[in-house]
Amino acid sequence: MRILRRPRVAEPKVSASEQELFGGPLRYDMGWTEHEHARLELTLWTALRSTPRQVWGTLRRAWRADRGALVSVGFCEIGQGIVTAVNLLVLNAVMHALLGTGTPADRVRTALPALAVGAGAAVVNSALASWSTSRAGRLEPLVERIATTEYLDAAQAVELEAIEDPAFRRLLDVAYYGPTYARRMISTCVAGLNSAIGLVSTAGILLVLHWALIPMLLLIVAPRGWGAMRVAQRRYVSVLNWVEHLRASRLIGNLLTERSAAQEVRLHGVGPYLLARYRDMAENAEEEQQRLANGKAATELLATALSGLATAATYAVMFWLITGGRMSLAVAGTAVFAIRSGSASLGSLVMTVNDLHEESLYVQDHERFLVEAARRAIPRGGAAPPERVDAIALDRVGYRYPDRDEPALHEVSLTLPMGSVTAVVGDNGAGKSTLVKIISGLLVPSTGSVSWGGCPVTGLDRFQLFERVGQLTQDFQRWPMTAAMNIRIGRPEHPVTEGELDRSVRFAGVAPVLAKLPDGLNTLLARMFRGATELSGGEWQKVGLARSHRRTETSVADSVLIVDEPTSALDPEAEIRAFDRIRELASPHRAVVLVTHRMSGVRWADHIYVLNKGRVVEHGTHDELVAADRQYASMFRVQAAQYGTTLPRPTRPPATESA
Ligand SMILES: Nc1ncnc2c1ncn2[C@@H]1O[C@H](COP(=O)(O)OP(=O)(O)OP(=O)(O)O)[C@@H](O)[C@H]1O
Repeated sequence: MRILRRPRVAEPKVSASEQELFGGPLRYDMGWTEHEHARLELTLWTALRSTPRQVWGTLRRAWRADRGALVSVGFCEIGQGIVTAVNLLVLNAVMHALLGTGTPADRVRTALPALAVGAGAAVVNSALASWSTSRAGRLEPLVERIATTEYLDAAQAVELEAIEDPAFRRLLDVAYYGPTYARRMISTCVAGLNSAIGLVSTAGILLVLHWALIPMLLLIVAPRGWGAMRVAQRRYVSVLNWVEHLRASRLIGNLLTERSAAQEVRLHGVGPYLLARYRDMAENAEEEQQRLANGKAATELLATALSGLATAATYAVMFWLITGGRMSLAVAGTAVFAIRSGSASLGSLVMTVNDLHEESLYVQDHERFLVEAARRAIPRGGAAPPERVDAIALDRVGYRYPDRDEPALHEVSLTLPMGSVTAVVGDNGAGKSTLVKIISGLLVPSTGSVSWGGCPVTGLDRFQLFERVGQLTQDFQRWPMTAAMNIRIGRPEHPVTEGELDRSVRFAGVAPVLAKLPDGLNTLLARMFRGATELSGGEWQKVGLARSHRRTETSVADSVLIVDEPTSALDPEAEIRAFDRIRELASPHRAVVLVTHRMSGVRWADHIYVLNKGRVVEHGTHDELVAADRQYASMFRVQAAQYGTTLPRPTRPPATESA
């Protein structure tokens, strides 16, 4: 009875090693895992109900991509179905001729016209099949390209808040597979259409031959259909279980060979330890495989046995009809062929319905994503920010992340005058990064307002505002492209003239880095590619500074440059030079915001704001804040002590709360 039941994914047997290393089975928490069990949930009824909708969706997408190609595919598939019917009629005519009266030569002669039609039908069938393959081959990449472009376009246009929202990220993740599955749905639909038309034309011919053959066809194909679906599900369970173990052992394999783990693997003796765990997991997976293979074999055996019984019953009925004179031998011979081709069509139809069901789930997610992304897109339109502004001002700005109860920023007010450097300091989690995302326009404040030269940003075009913002963060993007492109990408659309990048290179002190690269500016900076080179963290930061220079140099209107921990990987000398460079970037038409834990770089800022738990607790110049002897002075003193610089000891403990 167990094999009659729908297979389910049970909790896999977890080996002692998996338990020890991962605390249980290793499962991904990604968007696509939502559909892992889709095939198992499919019943014949749900498949029948949902298939027309899925086919309709595929047709719509294909129609949008290339209607001519779609019409050709439909024409070819219907044509092939008609050829199948013609073939059966030909077979029937040939049987009648061969089993008729007269000499063998006469009988063959009588069969010749039908055989000629059969040969012609075979030629037509081949031509239709190739034309269908060619047209479907045109549709598939087109549909995939359209869906991928829609996906990427929608993804790059959503608010940063959406990207940081875990629910949206899951949708983004699962919708990534939509275009591939939309492409696959074309070939699945063509295969399904082919099988369905083949089945219908076979049934039509059987009906013409003898009505009793129709229930017989059903009797044979029903267990076949059930068996095909069940075997597919069992195979799927087997793959799912196997994948869980495979994932764990692959992870171990990667850890043992990865560059980042290489030192600990050797020094701490992690290698032999993990290898022993790998062996244990592999043995466990092999046992599991054996068990699943046995289950699959039993289902296949049952399905074939049921179908065999039905076939035997059909032949018995045919024998009874023939001996009773109710069916001719020729009709019986044709029926045997028709039943065989009909059940083959049904088998492949079941497989395609299974595929279609799973594929459509990803495509539906893709469609859901497009709707959700449009809802969360950065709004277009609004006024252009004024060309010249005296300052950028934040007025009692508050911000709370959607999945947090506590706001990350409370009532923050500050002013960033053009031509000045404003430093923002504070402990970890104080809200500095959130604040710079608000200043750059990437996040929209929950309360309060931001204005450029007195114009509230809510009325301004966000994309034009982004044009006026430059950003250099500690984790800035290291693009796997050439060194030149890594600098140019500061303003990618801006044309580069001969020697123009050299200014940025000189400014950021990248020249000695380039001198070591095999192709200078043309060297690909990505270890994983052949002929490419990887830079050290500090060298990358210099490239980042050159990129910021490029961005600011190509900006004419008043702008803001945000630098967040720009020197964390630099040696002390390079750090001093980098801070000098950053100060230089604050031209009369630019405000620089500096976020850093390095107090040596902060002291030269024109104005300093101290954040604590999302609030501004102090602000002023370095000298004013040291004199105030509160949180800033305490932070400065701690770092100064490391370098032997002295500051007067406080006469009372430093206050951290707002005055
Ligand atoms: N994407 C996010 N989603 C939810 N909460 C966040 C997110 N980013 C930051 N937070 C929370 O907001 C608060 C402020 O974080 P923020 O990153 O702005 O601090 P920070 O001062 O830049 O810290 P650090 O010096 O460690 O970089 C923290 O409590 C943090 O956990």
